[in-house]
Amino acid sequence: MTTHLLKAEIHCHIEGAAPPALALRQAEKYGVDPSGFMAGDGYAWHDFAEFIQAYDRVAALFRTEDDYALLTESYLLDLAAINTIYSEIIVSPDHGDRIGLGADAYLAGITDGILSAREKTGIEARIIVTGERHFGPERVVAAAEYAARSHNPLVTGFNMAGEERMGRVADYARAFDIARDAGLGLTIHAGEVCGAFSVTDALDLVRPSRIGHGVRAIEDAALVARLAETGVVLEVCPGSNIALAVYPDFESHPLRRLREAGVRVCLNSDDPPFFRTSLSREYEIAAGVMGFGTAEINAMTRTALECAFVDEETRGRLLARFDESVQPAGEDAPNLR
Ligand SMILES: Nc1ncnc2[nH]cnc12
Ligand SMILES: [Zn+2]
Repeated sequence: MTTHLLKAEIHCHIEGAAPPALALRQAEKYGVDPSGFMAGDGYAWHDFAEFIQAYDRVAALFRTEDDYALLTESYLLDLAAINTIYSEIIVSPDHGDRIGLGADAYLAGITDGILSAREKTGIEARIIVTGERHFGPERVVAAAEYAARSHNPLVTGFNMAGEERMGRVADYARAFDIARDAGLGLTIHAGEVCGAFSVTDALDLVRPSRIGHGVRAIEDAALVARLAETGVVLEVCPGSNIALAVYPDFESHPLRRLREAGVRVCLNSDDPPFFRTSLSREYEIAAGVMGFGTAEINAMTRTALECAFVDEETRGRLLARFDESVQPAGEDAPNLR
């Protein structure tokens, strides 16, 4: 049982966290026919390309600052209810622009949601601005420029998500130069749909401290050794990888092999309702199906806090709270404060 463990997550896309019931209400509110991206009580897609399309269509159901505030607050309240103390939310100003809301109002709504969830529960959260690879290099550069000039103290990182098979990392490297120069933390989706070469490109050209997914690095032993040596963290999302058929089942997922090779890893939910998962399910699967013990799971949570895109004072506070909750090995008393 992992219910009582303190948790942290550094890889979840805000629109990807929209529960289907909320998406249906939004569709009704804006007179949108949901049949193209919903089936029964869930989202409908069959492969990665269709998932990305469904994601963009669900994103287009959130059209006001209040829509985004509600979505963000309710996701964070759910996380806090399962003892999550820290969350990084991946947001795409392009999605705000595409529905005519505008990036500023989009970010303002998400910020409001974070602040009110923090007020109610104490959960700490930060925003990672992302460019969407399938919108093309110019839009990704524009997202980086937007993040770089944002004076929002909650915006602390830059990412690139979307269709990994579009172009090569080199086409997008300038966006990361802009974000790096602005002092933002860097992470990039790589080694999810594409193989180990994509992770190597990301390390060489982006020089990130973290990689989104990165699990297909397992296909290249020298790359695994490089990850272990450099301490680059993989934001692993096992439920997403199984739902998207990157691996056929949890038994063949490389999380354990990566960890045993010394790669720093942590657990994340990515787009939970799209993959019929949740952060609590990811923790439960790590324990029950993948066979990780409590100390190993706590070590992954600690890794998420160690590499979080936060100032050192906040990191110290989060780590102190986390460490206090962890019982010495061998004791099985509840470790909730
Ligand atoms: N798993 C994923 N991979 C790439 N882009 C995404 N955007 C939302 N979820 C994603
Ligand atoms: Zn992702």
